[in-house]
Amino acid sequence: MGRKSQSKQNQKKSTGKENNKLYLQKRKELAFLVDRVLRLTSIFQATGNVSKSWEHHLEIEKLVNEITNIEGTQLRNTRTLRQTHIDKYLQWLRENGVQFDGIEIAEFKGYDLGLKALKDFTEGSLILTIPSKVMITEKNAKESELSAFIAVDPLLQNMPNITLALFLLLENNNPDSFWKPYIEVLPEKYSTILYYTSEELELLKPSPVFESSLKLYRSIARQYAYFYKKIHTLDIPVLKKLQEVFTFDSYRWAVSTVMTRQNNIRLSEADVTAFIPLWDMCNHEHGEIRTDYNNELNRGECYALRDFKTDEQIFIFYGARPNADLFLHNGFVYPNNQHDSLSVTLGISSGDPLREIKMSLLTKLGLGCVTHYSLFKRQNPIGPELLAFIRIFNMNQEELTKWSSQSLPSDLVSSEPSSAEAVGADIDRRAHTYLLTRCKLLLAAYKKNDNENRTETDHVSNVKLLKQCEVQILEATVTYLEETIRTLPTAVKQ
Ligand SMILES: C[S@@+](CC[C@H](N)C(=O)[O-])C[C@H]1O[C@@H](n2cnc3c(N)ncnc32)[C@H](O)[C@@H]1O
Repeated sequence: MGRKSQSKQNQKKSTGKENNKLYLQKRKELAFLVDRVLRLTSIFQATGNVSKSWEHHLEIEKLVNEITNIEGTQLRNTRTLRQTHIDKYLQWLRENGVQFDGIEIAEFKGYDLGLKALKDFTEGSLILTIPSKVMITEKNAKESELSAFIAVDPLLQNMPNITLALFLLLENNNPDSFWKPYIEVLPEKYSTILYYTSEELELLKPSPVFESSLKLYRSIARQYAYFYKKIHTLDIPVLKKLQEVFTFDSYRWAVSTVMTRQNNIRLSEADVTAFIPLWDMCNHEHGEIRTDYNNELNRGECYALRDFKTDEQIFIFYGARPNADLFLHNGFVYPNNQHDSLSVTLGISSGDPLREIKMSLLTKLGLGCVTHYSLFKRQNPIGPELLAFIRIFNMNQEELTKWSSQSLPSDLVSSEPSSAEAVGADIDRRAHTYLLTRCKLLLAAYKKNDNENRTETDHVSNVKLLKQCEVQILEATVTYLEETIRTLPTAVKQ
């Protein structure tokens, strides 16, 4: 061996040593940060102190930023532009028996990709059929090398969506994956709150989705830390593979893929969480669920929810979900959402001298543990539970005693004229006036926190849209309450 090549080898050895030292150093720093995330999130779980949730979030986010700085953005660098893979994807779908005549994948402003009609479809006609073999299901995950980890991990045993996320990470890194053409057309990143900065999240105030977002972020940061620890300490072969790909960035990508694209299908008598290729390219619009799983033919079937003309985008209906859910779990807001509602936090204060009797009456109606009530986007925004709460909340001792003597005071949950008469205009006036004041206070809080002057990024416009929808519900509720109070019969002293 010549002197040159020996010195080259020595150089290689010392670079190898350096790299190893760097790697161990990185691992040590990450292990420290991961422990801190676990500790911080468990303190919060134990105290559940909502008033401190924002400070907690900022601390968690700071740790997560330190973690991602060390880990780097591995995943994004390895994923290429999804559009470049569409042709190969369509070929793979055809080869595996997916039927989608007269349909192509296209870009639509505000939706990213979607399905485009290349011919007219009439309402009820079959648009897509997707054989089960192209789907990625929790069953595939359980039958894969991940099974050894699932067998010892209680979280994976109970949460199929997380199992699917880890399985997706493995398949994303598997060059021979059967689903490679599908995975290559998945988005590189998502509009879920896991991609929001804290400045963007803060814009959600005073929406109830602000707290839900912090909770979701906290829970994903905790899951990341939990799995990081397991992946680096347990001796299971598949975890060696996960060590190479598991970072906060890749985990939020996998979790967001699951959140925005998962479907539940009924496979041999059991509900199974799954990715359904092509079906999951459909964007949402209002309508009816016209998608189903055909157990005889072992395939998913998607029927047109209305007529679609040539060149139009083909939509499906994701289900009756309020915008808060769509925002949090799907990363978008649907302005004309007929199933929208706004959650308001209401409860009997611990200082209320009538708390005990009010709570026992609420418990009789099954509302003892309810802390959030919905205002609905419809002509009468007040549901039976909220109606009962505001009535009970505003009763005096005498009224509470009277209503508590009934075994099931069902009139309290009803706005039918006979029930309203039984409850009496006096109680209803106080109840509706109380709610009116609450709604006006909430509206004032939205005005104070309006984000008019913020630079319009996709995240900011989603937040603005969500809050606009919430304000509309509140304004409609105020109008409804004012009208209800105005038309209540004049109170008769009993
Ligand atoms: C199942 S995927 C649909 C395909 C997706 N557009 C894509 O490019 O892969 C669901 C995602 O599509 C987007 N989306 C679906 N319906 C939408 C709508 N009505 N408005 C805006 N975005 C929508 C959201 O980003 C959502 O997370």
